[in-house]
Amino acid sequence: MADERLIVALDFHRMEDVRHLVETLGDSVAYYKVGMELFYSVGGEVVRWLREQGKHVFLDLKLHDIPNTVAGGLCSLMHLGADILNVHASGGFTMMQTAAQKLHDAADAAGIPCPKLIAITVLTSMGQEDWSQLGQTHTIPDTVVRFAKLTKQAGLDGVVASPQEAAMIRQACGKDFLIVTPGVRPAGASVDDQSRIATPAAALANGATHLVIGRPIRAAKDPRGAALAILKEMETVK
Ligand SMILES: O=c1ccn([C@@H]2O[C@H](COP(=O)(O)O)[C@@H](O)[C@H]2O)c(=O)[nH]1
Repeated sequence: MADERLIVALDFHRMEDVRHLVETLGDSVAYYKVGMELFYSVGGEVVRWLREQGKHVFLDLKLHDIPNTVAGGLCSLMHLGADILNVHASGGFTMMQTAAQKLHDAADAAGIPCPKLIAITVLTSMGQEDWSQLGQTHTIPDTVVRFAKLTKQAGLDGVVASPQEAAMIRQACGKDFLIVTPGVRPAGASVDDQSRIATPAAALANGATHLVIGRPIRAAKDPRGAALAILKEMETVK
């Protein structure tokens, strides 16, 4: 059975590219991430198609607006059947709490399972220079942990964070909290626009529950071979 801790990012804008990669990866990958590029291009069709293929879906649309608008947006997305939805923690405690409550109420009323709701802490592309330019006075790791605790208090299921912060989050938020980490790069792979990265094994050893990996698989000459090598490295950390 495929290791459901690996989530492959489908950052395409055409369904035919999605179909090709999912068929190429076959049974080796069970979980996919649909982000803005794909969703804005093809809409909810891709989530339904992935579910029909028996795949899990993290719908990564990073909602960030006033509480009522985010809650309404999530309740609309809920009907697509994704396993995980997300918001930005920087939208604040009230936004997150309202979103979580309304999503649960809507799922109960519709009689469908409630998707997990997680929050972006600080984007993994954010480095110290960008961070300082925003006028931030606390460090990135301190802010990530603060946002993670707030996310938990607001009733959400977990966070998106860098694998470098996973150990601190795990310590602060306990064992049942989802820690989904993009910014994962096998040793020697191109860093691209990511800043706070770690290898697959290090991310899991730090306490990540799921690794989001896009370009190291998608842009590889042999995507299936790249995925299998990552999965082999992941097997070393259970
Ligand atoms: O903080 C974040 C939040 C989301 N992402 C998304 O993850 C993937 C990473 O793709 P790579 O090609 O492996 O860099 C991408 O879809 C981002 O939108 C993130 O990187 N960081």
